[in-house]
Amino acid sequence: MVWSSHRFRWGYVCSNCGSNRDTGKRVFIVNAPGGDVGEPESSPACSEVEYSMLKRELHERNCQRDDLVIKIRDLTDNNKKYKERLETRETSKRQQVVTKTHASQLSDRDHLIASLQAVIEDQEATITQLDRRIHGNNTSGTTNPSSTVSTSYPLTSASAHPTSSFPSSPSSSSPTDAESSRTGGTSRLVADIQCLHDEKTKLVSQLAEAQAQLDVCEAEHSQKIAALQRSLAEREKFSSHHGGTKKNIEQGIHDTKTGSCSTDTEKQLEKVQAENDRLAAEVSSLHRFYTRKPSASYSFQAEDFRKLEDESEQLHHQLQEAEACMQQKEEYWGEQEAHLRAQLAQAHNKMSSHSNWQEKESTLRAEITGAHTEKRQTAQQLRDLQAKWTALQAKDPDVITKIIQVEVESEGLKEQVGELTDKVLDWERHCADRDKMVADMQKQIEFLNDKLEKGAEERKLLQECLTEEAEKERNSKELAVADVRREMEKKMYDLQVTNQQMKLKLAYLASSFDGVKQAYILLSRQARQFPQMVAITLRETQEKMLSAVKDVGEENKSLVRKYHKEMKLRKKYHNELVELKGNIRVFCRVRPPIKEDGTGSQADMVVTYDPDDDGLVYISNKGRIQTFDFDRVFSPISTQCQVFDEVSALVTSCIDGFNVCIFAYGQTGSGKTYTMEGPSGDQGINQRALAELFQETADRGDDWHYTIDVSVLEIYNETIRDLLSADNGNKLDVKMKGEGGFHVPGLVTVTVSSQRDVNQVFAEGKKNRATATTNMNEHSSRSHCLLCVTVTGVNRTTSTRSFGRLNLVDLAGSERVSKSGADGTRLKEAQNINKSLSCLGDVIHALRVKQNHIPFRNSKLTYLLQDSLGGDSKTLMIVQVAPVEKNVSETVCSLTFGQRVRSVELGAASRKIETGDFEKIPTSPKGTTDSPALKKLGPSSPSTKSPALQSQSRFTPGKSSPANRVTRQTSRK
Ligand SMILES: Nc1ncnc2c1ncn2[C@@H]1O[C@H](COP(=O)(O)OP(=O)(O)OP(=O)(O)O)[C@@H](O)[C@H]1O
Repeated sequence: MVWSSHRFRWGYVCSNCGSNRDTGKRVFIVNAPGGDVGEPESSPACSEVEYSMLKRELHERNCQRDDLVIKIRDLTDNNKKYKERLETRETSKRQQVVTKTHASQLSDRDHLIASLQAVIEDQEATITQLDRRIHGNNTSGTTNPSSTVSTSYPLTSASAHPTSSFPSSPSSSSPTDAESSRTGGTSRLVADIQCLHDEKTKLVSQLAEAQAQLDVCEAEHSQKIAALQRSLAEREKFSSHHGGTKKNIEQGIHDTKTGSCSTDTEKQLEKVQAENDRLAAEVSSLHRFYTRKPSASYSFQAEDFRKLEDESEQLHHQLQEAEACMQQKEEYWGEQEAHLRAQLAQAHNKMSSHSNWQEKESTLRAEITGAHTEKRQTAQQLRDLQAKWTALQAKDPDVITKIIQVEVESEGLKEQVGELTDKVLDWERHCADRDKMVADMQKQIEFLNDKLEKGAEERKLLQECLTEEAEKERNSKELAVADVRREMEKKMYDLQVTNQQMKLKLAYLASSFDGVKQAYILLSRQARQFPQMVAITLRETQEKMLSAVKDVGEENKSLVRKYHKEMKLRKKYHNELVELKGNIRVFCRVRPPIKEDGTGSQADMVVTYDPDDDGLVYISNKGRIQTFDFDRVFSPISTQCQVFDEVSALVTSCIDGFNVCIFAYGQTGSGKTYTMEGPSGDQGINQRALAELFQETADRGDDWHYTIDVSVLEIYNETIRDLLSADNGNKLDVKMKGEGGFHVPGLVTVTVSSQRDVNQVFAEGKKNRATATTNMNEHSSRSHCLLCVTVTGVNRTTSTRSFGRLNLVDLAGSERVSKSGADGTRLKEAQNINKSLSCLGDVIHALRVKQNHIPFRNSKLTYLLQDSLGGDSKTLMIVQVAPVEKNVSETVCSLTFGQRVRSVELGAASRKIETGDFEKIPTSPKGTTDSPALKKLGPSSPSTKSPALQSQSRFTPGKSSPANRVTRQTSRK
């Protein structure tokens, strides 16, 4: 029997009856060779029945298997869903943990803000009390401070103990000590304000510490979250099949951090942080406000306190707003927590449904086992049938023949049986495959079950871990809360202590305030009286000052009077001393600026004077002030008259028989000629001296008969020229007389008796000088001009004779050759001038240092002036200077030379008096001379005077001794 002719196909059959209907279940269908589905067309009845039964069973089992496969698939899906829910649950758990962390942070912040608020409220209360007390005291004004002030008070808020001693109230001091009490009260007030500042600083530092603690808590939370993440990652590695778990957990954590809820939380935290920062800023501004320098004024302090109160009010409002905001956030988080709890409950439900599924699975497993059993039974039945068939063949071989016949007859049936056999074999193979598949499925189910168990264990572990973490978290939170509570309690205690101190301070401040107020009232009263006092004091002071100024003015005037008197006295004594010593007196005359001085910086004035001392002159030389001291200094405003007043006594002394020499020294253009001769309308010393001599001799005419003779000569290029001689080529020389003294042989001497005579003589001299030169001005600058006046007096009673000589010398310009830039004739002139002037300097130097040999003979000038410079004569030098910058160096040279000359001591001058038996001169009417007309004497001859006269008169130019004088009328007269 061959079953190879059976064929199989897949189709859709009814699971209950095996009919080929569209039931939606895919089953294995055995097709008949004819293509119809159903019973075999030709088979033995038993076999066919069995076969159909087997086929039906097979169909049923296929259906069951398919159902099982579908169920397994559903279970797998459910398992996946469960895992996903489990992960979601875990994520929500973590979210809850994070939420709790945030909640704890928020509660910490709340605690912090509450503590801050408490601190600020304490401060506000303190300030309000202070302000109220100050206001109250200000309005009452008469509160006895001793009734409110405690005698014990802490000096410092931070370090001092509340029981430390404090200085007693100023009100306890006696009223006489009001001023010191006020000062002490003010200083204590300042000290108290300083204490307040210190407390504020401390509070700010406490706030900073609390902020630091908060930061530490946040850091710890971050670390814990990171540790949780790490443990989750490890578990993720461990259970790689939960690929989505880690992802979901991380996603959950990420969502917690960055999700909408987390973002809200972060935003809220940021807001709280910002609020906190703002509060810190306000506290610091409050601190700055406190640390501002306190004003001494009470009203200013009260204003500060009011400002502080306003700011505290604002802070209070802001804190309330922050609290309301935090309340809202707490409500929101409560809702979130309830939502998560609901999700957790759902997950629990699903877990219980999962256990139902497990029961179903076990039922299915039992069914599968039953199906296997049935399969084995069916196989057994098949084997039995085959055995029966074999037995049947052995029992009846005809049957076999019949069968063979039948087979032959129905070859188709055989083929069909073969096909069926094949089909059965295929079906068995297929069954084996199915069994194998079922076994695989079972393995897979077992594997999945293992996984489920592992997942459950992991979940349990995770839950335990989470619980542990939450426990730890709760413990740490409780510890932190306990720490913060302890800290807050400590702060509270400190604040209470501070409050107590503040109260004490306030009490003390109140008492201080009374003292300050009393002081203020006193000061106000004094301030009101101050203008009157100031006015009275000012009036008194003005009166005193006026009287003092008046006294000082009077005293000053008397001092000035005394000073001038003293100055006159000093001058007198000085003159006497000078006379005694025989010093050469030196005057200085500064001419006014003239157009030749030019303009610009060169014309700047360099000469200044001392208003109190007419003997000092200052020269500004290259930025340096040089001082020169003279017997008298004439400024540019000094007149010819003033100058002559100073020299008139000297001039008239020649009437008494003294030799007098006045010479002007200075650079060209410094005013020598102006001083000695003067312009026509403002005569100089020469004219005035002769006029004075005429006046004086006339005044003495009753007792004395005087004769005045004059000679005029010049020294030009070391040549003496007689300016009263018509002979210009007549060169004179100085000769020493045998009996001593000097004379100029051939010098014309003219006796003058009136101003008119003098004018004539001077005119002639000028004329002769002008005819000798082409340029009068230049010539005059380069020659020394001498006017020699001899006054001879005879006493009408005693016949005593006096011989006085007055030499008036206008020296040549003293400027240096190098500066003048002269050459040729000019150079020779300049050299000669320089020679004579330097010889004059040498003589002066020799006289100063009192040398034995005085080099008079080195120049005509010094030789001629030997009597005036070397012995018993009165000598005056007038140093002429220009006042401008241009001439400053020459001015300094001239003044230095004058200083040197001033120190020369010639010895006391002596009068030239000659006593003897002379012919008496008849008395003549006053103001007249015995020579009514100008008498020009001839060239002088060696003196024929008596020995006595000769011994006293050494210099005899224009000898006029009556004894040997040859009087003649001038040709011009
Ligand atoms: N005190 C004075 N008041 C007014 N003018 C003055 C005075 N002194 C000098 N002068 C004027 O200064 C100019 C020069 O004076 P002065 O000729 O006398 O100088 P000097 O020294 O004699 O010169 P030189 O050496 O060339 O003779 C003249 O024009 C003169 O008028």
